[in-house]
Amino acid sequence: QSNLPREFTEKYWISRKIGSGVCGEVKLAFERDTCKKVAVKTINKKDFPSIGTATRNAEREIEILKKIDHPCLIKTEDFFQTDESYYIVLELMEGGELFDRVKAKKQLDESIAKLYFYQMLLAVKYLHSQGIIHRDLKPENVLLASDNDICLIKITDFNQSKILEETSLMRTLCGTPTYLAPEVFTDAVTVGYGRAVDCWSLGVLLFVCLGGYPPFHTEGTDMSVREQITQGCYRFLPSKWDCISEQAKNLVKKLLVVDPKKRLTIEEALQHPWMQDKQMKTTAFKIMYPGGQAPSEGDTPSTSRKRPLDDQEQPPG
Ligand SMILES: N=C(N)N/N=C1\CCCc2cc(NC(=O)c3cc4cccc([N+](=O)[O-])c4[nH]3)ccc21
Repeated sequence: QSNLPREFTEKYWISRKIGSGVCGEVKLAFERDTCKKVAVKTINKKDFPSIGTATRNAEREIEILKKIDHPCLIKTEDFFQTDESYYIVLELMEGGELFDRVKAKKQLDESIAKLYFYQMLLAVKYLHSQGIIHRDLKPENVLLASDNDICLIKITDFNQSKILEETSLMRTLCGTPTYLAPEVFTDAVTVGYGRAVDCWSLGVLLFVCLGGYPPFHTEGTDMSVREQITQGCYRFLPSKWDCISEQAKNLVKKLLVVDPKKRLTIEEALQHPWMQDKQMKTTAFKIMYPGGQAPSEGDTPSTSRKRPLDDQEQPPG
């Protein structure tokens, strides 16, 4: 702690380690003036992919952390940095990582998994509406606000995330294609499915929450994990999945689709029968907007490519 910035230690009293993230650690801290409990995530600058991009990557992530504003996305309260590290002050998420909760419970009750998954869908829908792709959605990056089963979840760690910007291809396709080669058009059809990677990861996350084990793994098969993924080869082990509804399995199946064009979008997942659960949504909105200040349904534009919502159809909440 010796090298902590002075203005940081003047404002906060650092206590014990509460999470041991792969890159850096999370500590409990108290804001001296208010005695408010906070979490402090230390990110070692040397942990970023390569020195050259390190600071740019870190600055991009910090730009994202400052810009995002959704009840199910981590909120940062303060920033400090030294030559070697960033210190990010965050709201405390006393339930810890979803990874540890699933491990402790073996499998989540279907109703709890649905409540958490609904919040994840809304959080990722918001990210996509801001042109941000997370690209590293996993149980370690989903935090729980408390030890209760019914609780708010927040997605974190935007280290791998990507901000969608206007591309030269977009500008090219707007111009007159007099001299444009055919492959520019044929290659262009796959562009814009970057968001679909988050839908796949959400499918894996849902599988792990419901089944208690990952769909693509090393033991019990001679296929590499890479082959299992590229062939979409996974099993619903009867011992784990017999007690789970067909609708839940159906949603997993429609997210773990190898072809990104055929994979469910966030909007379509929100429309899936398993998500049409008024009681769950009421509970979700109560924990997401405790003051009751829920935004109107239509405030986040739909981001899926397949079918633009016709005007009378409201995007799902
Ligand atoms: N790697 C990167 N470039 N960006 N990562 C980031 C971006 C900054 C926010 C961020 C926060 C976390 N994690 C927590 O906050 C957290 C974990 C945890 C475990 C137990 C209890 C509590 N708690 O009681 O609070 C916990 N809070 C992990 C990664 C990142």
